[in-house]
Amino acid sequence: MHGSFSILPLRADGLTYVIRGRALVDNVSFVVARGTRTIIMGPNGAGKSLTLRLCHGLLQPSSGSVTWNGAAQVNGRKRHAMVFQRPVMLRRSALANVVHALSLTRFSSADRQARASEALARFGLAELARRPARILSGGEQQRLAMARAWALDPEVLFLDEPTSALDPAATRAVEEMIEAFHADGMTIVMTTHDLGQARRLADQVLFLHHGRLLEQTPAEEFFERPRSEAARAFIKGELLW
Ligand SMILES: Nc1ncnc2c1ncn2[C@@H]1O[C@H](COP(=O)(O)OP(=O)(O)OP(=O)(O)O)[C@@H](O)[C@H]1O
Repeated sequence: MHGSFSILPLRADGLTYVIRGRALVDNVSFVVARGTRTIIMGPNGAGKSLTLRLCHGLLQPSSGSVTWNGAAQVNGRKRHAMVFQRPVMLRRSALANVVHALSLTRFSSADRQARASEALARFGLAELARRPARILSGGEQQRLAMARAWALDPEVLFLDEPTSALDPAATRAVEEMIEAFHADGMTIVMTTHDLGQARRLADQVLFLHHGRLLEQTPAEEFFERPRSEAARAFIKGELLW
């Protein structure tokens, strides 16, 4: 995919995000290694989404840093992409939405159409190509958003609650796409509320509570022997906030 040059590891060092005197993300440090799947978990309002946005560069930290293989910024085109809970689609066809996303990438204008078609075909969406993206079902739109992200050929994909608005069938389809991305060598960093999904997908878990990182733990160990009392309660479904 990207040859030997990598933007990984991703390293968050003392990452802090303060609004009106409140540290919503509080001195969070972790490492994401190449080719891994990291699931960020924690109760509502823990700071999961903010942490993803800080890593993706949508927000600037109040203090601390995000570095990519030792550098503050990724040079050249962005090598990380993000998929949100509710995808934003332009008022044009499914295919044109993917082509448009490719307009700021290394793909030449001649290649964009082919790359977009390849992305739809790869994930079983070819028959939706000509349909207006905004009239697709929620599940179809999210799969399209995932295919659009894949088309960008990112090394790292951030996913913010990508299945929380979906039914079980669409959730399964999105999980299969995540597995395919991972098999392609993509590094995944994702938030979810779904413990079953985290068990199915995670290599490591980052557990946040009140903006603080309480655990960075291999997934199996997190579910079998959580270190913190808060994580134990969370796994039992007893910690919602
Ligand atoms: N722009 C903002 N201004 C003020 N508070 C904010 C802002 N953005 C987020 N917050 C607050 O920061 C906290 C963490 O938000 P975040 O969206 O990261 O939580 P989360 O862990 O993703 O929660 P959930 O699981 O409910 O989506 C929440 O209490 C939220 O209300």
